[in-house]
Amino acid sequence: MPSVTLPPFPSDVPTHPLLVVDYALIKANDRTEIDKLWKAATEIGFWYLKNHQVDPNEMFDMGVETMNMPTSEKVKFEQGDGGMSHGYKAIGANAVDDTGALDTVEYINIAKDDAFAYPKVARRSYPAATNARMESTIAPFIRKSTEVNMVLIEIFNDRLGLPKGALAQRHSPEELSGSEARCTKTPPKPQGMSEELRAIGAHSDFGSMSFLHNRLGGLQVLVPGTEKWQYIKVNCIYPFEPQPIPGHAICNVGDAMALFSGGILRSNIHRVVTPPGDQAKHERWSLVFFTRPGDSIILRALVEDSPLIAEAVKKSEDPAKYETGSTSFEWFARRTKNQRIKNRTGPETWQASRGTEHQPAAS
Ligand SMILES: O=C(O)CCC(=O)C(=O)O
Ligand SMILES: [Fe+2]
Repeated sequence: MPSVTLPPFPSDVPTHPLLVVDYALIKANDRTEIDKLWKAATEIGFWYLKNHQVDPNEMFDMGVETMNMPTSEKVKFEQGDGGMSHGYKAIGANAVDDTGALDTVEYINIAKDDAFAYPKVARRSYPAATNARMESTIAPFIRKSTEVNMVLIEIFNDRLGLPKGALAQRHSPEELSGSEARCTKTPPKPQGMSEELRAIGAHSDFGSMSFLHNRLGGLQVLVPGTEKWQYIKVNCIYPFEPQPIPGHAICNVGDAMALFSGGILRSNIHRVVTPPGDQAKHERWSLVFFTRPGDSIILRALVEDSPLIAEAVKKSEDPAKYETGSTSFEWFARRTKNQRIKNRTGPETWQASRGTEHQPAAS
């Protein structure tokens, strides 16, 4: 990574506080910590995670090496417009809203299944700089991140009153899934531009659990019960402390867990905008690992398996939304495909990309 000192998150910009969950205590089955995780996952669906032992630095290096390849090379590995997420996404390939405004980021999505199958291809092939890190960097990162996400998913399984392994079986390592690592580069804000840019449009995450490492601000959440977008604080000392607050990653719940749980777990709407203050002058890098259900798993509330979930669906204003009739693969392909600008016919295309987002009026 270029060795520059990044400015801190400005102290005068309002932020939305998140609970800090200690992964080591979660693993030790600490009741108070599990209660804290549950509160975070059901109220805002986002939290900081510390003591997770996942070092993102080499993955950021992989991202830089991949993005430094010539565009002519990178586009050979583009996601395409058919609904596949794995691969390279060029700047401006996605809409950020229903007017068709373009996104400003490029990213590389590497399927867990490809990382584990390498040098065989499970889903698709990748640029040479990505391949060069597949075994040394990407597979170990995905293995560790999967472990963390699955520990959290198991905790939710128990708290939801589901039979042991009900959620684990929907995330089986034996089945292909949409699980993937994503490294995103956002260029600095162009000089002289005053307005805030939307780098990634408002969305809820498509899968089960997202595990995010950030170096600059820019991530915002739509605070439940308000129409207000607020930054999540990211405060790092570059290059030694790549986490939002030193050592802290950000975790959030995605649509699949919101659906399985009948809305008990919250898949909160979020977006990425220009980093605040002086941070806007710098390139922004972020790294996420998304755990998603197996391709064939139907996304629906597990009402037969848990009285708690059955009760939540019964009380919901719109119980039908918990029967999507869609497999994880279909849900994911629909959302990915309808964000692609080439598929846009009008505002309806953006609407067709939507998931379980709360407060859709604010999208
Ligand atoms: O870059 C970030 O901070 C968040 C990215 C994100 O929300 C996503 O890729 O789904
Ligand atoms: Fe996201």
